[in-house]
Amino acid sequence: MEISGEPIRVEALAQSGLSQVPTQYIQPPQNRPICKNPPTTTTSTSSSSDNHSFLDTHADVPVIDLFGFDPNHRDSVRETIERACREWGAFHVTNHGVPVSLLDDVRRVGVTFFNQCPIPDKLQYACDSNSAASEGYGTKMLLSSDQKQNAAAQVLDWRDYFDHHTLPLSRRNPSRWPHFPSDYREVVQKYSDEMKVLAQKLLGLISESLGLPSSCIESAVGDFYQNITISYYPPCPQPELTLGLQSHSDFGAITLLIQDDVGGLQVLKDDTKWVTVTPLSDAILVILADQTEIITNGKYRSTVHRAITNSNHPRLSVATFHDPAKTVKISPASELIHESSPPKYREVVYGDYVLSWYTKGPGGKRNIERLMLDS
Ligand SMILES: O=C(O)CCC(=O)C(=O)O
Ligand SMILES: [Fe+2]
Repeated sequence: MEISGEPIRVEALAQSGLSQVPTQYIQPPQNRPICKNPPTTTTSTSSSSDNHSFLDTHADVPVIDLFGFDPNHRDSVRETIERACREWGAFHVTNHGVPVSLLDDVRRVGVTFFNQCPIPDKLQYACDSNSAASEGYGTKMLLSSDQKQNAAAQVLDWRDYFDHHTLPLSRRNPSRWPHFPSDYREVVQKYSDEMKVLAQKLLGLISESLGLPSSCIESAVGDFYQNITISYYPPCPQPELTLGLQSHSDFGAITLLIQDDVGGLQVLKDDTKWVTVTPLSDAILVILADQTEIITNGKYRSTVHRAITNSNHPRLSVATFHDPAKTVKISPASELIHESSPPKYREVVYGDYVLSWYTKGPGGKRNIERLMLDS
């Protein structure tokens, strides 16, 4: 759906007052948000597709108090992290050392830009819709011919976003980011720096929780390539048919996410249950991504997640992705490989992994599944 080469932003559709979403936004039945409780006889499936999954309204991701990384609490925090990584691959952290006022500032500048800047003004920052992960204001990227063969990938997300290239500093050019509100660029830069430090500390704890040296995962990833994506989900007239963001795992190493109080993020637990993440304004959600799964040789798995929509309130989230450079080769950490624990994943050049993700489309975890040696 395009006007003169520029894809229509979801916000423009929402503002047009339509009562039914255009067909391109309608998910196939098996991918639609689930409003039902568990079936009485649950047949567990090892498949990560959305089939056979149900909504678990009682569960929620763990909340872990980091005690400001106080060394006196390190042993117990490490144990809690180990369990959260093993059982969930996603967890909230509090007392993380990032000022809560900065989390509020990022939400404020994001919501101000999306709510108060007219679409034509936003379009001055339009990303290149022909190139994957280009910086700027966008909506779902154009599909490659390969992706078009994948039915789920043909469906558009009910989402607009602004993607910022923030690290390494050579990629950071705040003049390409919104000039409104006036402190937008300053806030996003500060936030980027704080997220980098937090990601490093968390990868240290996660490495230790597997008995690895603190630096293990971070050195395998190398200098972070960090992107910050502010996602904006306008109210949707038919939330039962659509997804704000389709089911996927993030392809980098670790994602740090904050959201507003509307809610809509769901994580897939044990390949079968969708669990809605309760928004916590002072917490940061940690999401393990695919490269961490490879480096830990599958001891910790990346988490499949998605965003649902609602008909009343626009929703905002801010995801900060920490990825390897495209040239970095990722493979299971040698410390975790023994005769009784052979490598479960093929080595991959990170750039090739990303290319395949963008070519084939997300689709749950099918990208990482292609690297598994026993699949
Ligand atoms: O909006 C959300 O809560 C999820 C965003 C997300 O998963 C992503 O940008 O990769
Ligand atoms: Fe994600």
